Amino acid sequence: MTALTARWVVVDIEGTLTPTSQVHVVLYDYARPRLGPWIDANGDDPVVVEAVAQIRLLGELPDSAGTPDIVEVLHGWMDADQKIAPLKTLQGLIWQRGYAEGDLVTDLFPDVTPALRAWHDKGLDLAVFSSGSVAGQVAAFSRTSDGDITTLFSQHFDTVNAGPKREAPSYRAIATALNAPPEQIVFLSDVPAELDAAAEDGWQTVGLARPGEPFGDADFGSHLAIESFAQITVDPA
Ligand SMILES: CSCCC(=O)C(=O)COP(=O)(O)O
Ligand SMILES: [Mg+2]
Repeated sequence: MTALTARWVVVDIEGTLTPTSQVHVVLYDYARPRLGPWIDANGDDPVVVEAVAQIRLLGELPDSAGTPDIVEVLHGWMDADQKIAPLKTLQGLIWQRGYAEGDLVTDLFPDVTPALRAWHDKGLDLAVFSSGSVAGQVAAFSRTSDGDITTLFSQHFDTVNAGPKREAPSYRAIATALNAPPEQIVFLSDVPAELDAAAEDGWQTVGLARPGEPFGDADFGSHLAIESFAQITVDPA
């Protein structure tokens, strides 16, 4: 057991709170057939208009490209697990509807909710930093294997309001938004490159080496590495 002290605990989602398959299989399979119909049905939503414009630009599509061409680009990004902002925006909207309609439930690792509740009850503040859009994050926590856990989190960050997860300036932006010195923030993630970026900004870091997950055997270098949230305690600074 390793004891840490901090003011904020910031958590990644995929591979940290949920099995990777929850995102790559359950959520991606739900979004895939719904992207085209969503774009066509919500063509007057400014968020969708902006996302489609970004996809045209990043996918180098000609002006004549229609929804099937846009969907082909989106499916290509999903197949390569490229977490590109306009894709994450559209996925988030689709998942928001899916959770609201009772189609989706987020499968959390069993050690997650007890630890988050314990830290929250001790007075620590909790936040999320994920490639999934803020709208998708909030929806995902509204229906989980442990019920609605949205009230545990007081802040949400994604690649739009913070920046790319593998770049130190994103962590600087989050620390500024949290009004906290970086050494008072603990970041938990399964991806060593994300931990490197957070540590570069002075954050405390904890790697999730969960058995059977893609980064279960990864080299976490100088970062503390654990298999379960039950292996650390975090107390208010
Ligand atoms: C509804 S949240 C889904 C999370 C997601 O879309 C994703 O890509 C996970 O990325 P993370 O940065 O949490 O590893
Ligand atoms: Mg992750």
